[in-house]
Amino acid sequence: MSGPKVVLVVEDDPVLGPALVQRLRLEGFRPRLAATGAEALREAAALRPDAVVSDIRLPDMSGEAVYLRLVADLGALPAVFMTAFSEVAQAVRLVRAGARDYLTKPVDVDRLVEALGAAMAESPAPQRMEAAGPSLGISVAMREVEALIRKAARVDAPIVLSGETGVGKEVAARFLHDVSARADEPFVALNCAAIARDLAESTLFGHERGAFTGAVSRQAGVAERAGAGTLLLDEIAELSLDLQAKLLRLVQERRFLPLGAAAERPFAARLVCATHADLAAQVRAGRFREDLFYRLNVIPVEVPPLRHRTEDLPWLAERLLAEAVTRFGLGARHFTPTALASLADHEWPGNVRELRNRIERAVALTDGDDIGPADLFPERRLEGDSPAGSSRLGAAINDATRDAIAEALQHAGGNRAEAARRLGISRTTLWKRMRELGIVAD
Ligand SMILES: Nc1ncnc2c1ncn2[C@@H]1O[C@H](COP(=O)(O)OP(=O)(O)OP(=O)(O)O)[C@@H](O)[C@H]1O
Repeated sequence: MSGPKVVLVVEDDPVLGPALVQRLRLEGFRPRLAATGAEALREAAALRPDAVVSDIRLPDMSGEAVYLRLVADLGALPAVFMTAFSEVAQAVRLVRAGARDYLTKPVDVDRLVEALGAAMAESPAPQRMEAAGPSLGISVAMREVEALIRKAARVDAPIVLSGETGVGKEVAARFLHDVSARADEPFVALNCAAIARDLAESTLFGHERGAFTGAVSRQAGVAERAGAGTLLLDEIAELSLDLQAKLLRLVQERRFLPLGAAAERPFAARLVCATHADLAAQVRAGRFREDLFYRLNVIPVEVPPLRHRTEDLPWLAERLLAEAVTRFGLGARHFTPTALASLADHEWPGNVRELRNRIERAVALTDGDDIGPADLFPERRLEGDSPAGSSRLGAAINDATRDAIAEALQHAGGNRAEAARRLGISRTTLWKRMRELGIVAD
């Protein structure tokens, strides 16, 4: 590729933005300035920049949200962030998500040019043919799931997605469909737990006119409606033993018989099953056919619960916030840094579905533009305590904690393991508390 490299500069400061553009032009780049997150996303879609230099705090959304969206759309992109001292925690998360570097403000422009050059030398060009950005999550666990699904998408073998309710099994199945050669064909999902028992067979395989009382016309089942696309059977463990036998035939022979039909029909779709149950245990208990289990479970994929991949929380939260704001047709909303930090303190029994619900509720009910921890976790407010009272108490506790941590770190010469020992807490707890309180060490 020839010609100057395109650098998208995302900065709303009316002095710094144009100054950076001027300097980058002198350095031989082709810079383009965007003053808001929305403008940056628009420019990026049209320009497909080679690198990004971005402020973390933008008027309409965080630089973090912009970057994660860019990575999702364009693939890995060399990026350097400029951040105020208090936002270093966010910047560190970004570096973990693939950004190259961050500089604290006031920005030394020489260092910025140097960091940008290094970032671009390390990752010469974003991968444009295939968006390589993460789709399911940025945690190591979800990147592995994603890589496994991409591989599985290349072959037609049956796949079983397992995981707790709301972890994103259906989202993973759709992703498999979208990256497979069947992407232009239908994607059909059926929740086996939600169909009435006496309609289950016809819902799956369809029926001919007059097949049973009330069958006034021919009806295609999901096996037919999925065509040459992907059929997701969710909650597969809920299927009756009788239907399991018929499903086995569909998997083995790739044929099925609609109710009342004289001849079988070919099954052309790819079958994906999902379950929150332990299928092997269901087999042992005699509730799931062993032969079907082995036929289906060719590629098992376990989607981990959200509490085991807390790195995904801010990434998912920003995505879900952007979606909710668009869906509700509202103006920009931002999470406060404490709101993002507070996500890791929850167990998420309802997984991503619960995160989505909490964010949607917060977006709908919060008056201002900022979403704080109490908007996400209204139940955490002390009962009977006025919000002002509880926040004063909270602030006092936070101040005392901040002082104790600072003192311990100072005595330990900045060594976190030693500081944690002095405080009588684990290193993980210390790290979590430092992140929540915005304490920056080193
Ligand atoms: N990676 C993701 N990105 C965005 N949204 C997600 C992601 N994963 C899950 N969700 C959202 O979380 C909710 C639950 O996801 P999904 O229905 O795929 O979970 P599930 O594991 O199939 O749940 P169940 O076991 O109840 O069928 C949905 O609203 C979905 O859009």
